[in-house]
Amino acid sequence: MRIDVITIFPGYLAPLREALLGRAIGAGLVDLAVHDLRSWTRDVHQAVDDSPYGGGPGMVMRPQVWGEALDAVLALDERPARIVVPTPAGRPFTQATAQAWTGEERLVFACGRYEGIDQRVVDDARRRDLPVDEVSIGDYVLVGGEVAVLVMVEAVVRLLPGVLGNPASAQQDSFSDGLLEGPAYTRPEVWRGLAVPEVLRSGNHAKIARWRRDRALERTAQRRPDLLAALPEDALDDADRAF
Ligand SMILES: Nc1cc(-c2cccs2)n[nH]1
Repeated sequence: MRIDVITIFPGYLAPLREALLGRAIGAGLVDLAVHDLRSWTRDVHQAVDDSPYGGGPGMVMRPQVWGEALDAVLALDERPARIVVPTPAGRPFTQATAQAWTGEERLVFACGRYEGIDQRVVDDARRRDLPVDEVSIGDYVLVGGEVAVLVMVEAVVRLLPGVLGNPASAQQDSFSDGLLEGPAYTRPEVWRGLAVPEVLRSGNHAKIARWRRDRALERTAQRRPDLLAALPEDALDDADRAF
């Protein structure tokens, strides 16, 4: 997978070259290219935004600069790309989104200000039949899209084959079965007087699986009843319902 990020703060994306993601890049599982939006400005001030039509606070990012930047970056590689624009006004980015994007050959992230990029940039891309997703990583407002890109790239790349040491852990993620993950424990057996739940040391794998499923159901019911309500009909078996 090739990932391109267009931003006025290239340094913000440096963490993508650390740790797990850095190793994925090193292993050739991911190609990452970060581009400075100002490279496509033509004025001495390298202006990337301007006042909003209709008035109001803040600045909006200029269509000319973004249009030239996206065209140039898309032209760098012939692989078909999905353009992703982080925005608080976007569709929710979820584990399902991350899973779906693992099938993309290329993702091009456009990092804007929270007042937004001139809407005609997205409209122009869509009318050229380029896939464009405007996505939100949560119901809170950031200053720019860079942090959202760090979140989304990590969520997607960790799912790519060969990135995680143990592929099973991606399968057992929270959300992968629609439930939150339950509590986890490791040594020592007792820590500050708190013992690891007995069942986890029983070696009885059926009982352990049941206990873990019950803890996941319990936590999901307590913290995210919306997820429980959204489960498909056949997701819960009789033992689950008994819980
Ligand atoms: N979910 C979300 C996205 C954002 C921003 C994207 C671009 C600028 S601010 N805030 N919150």
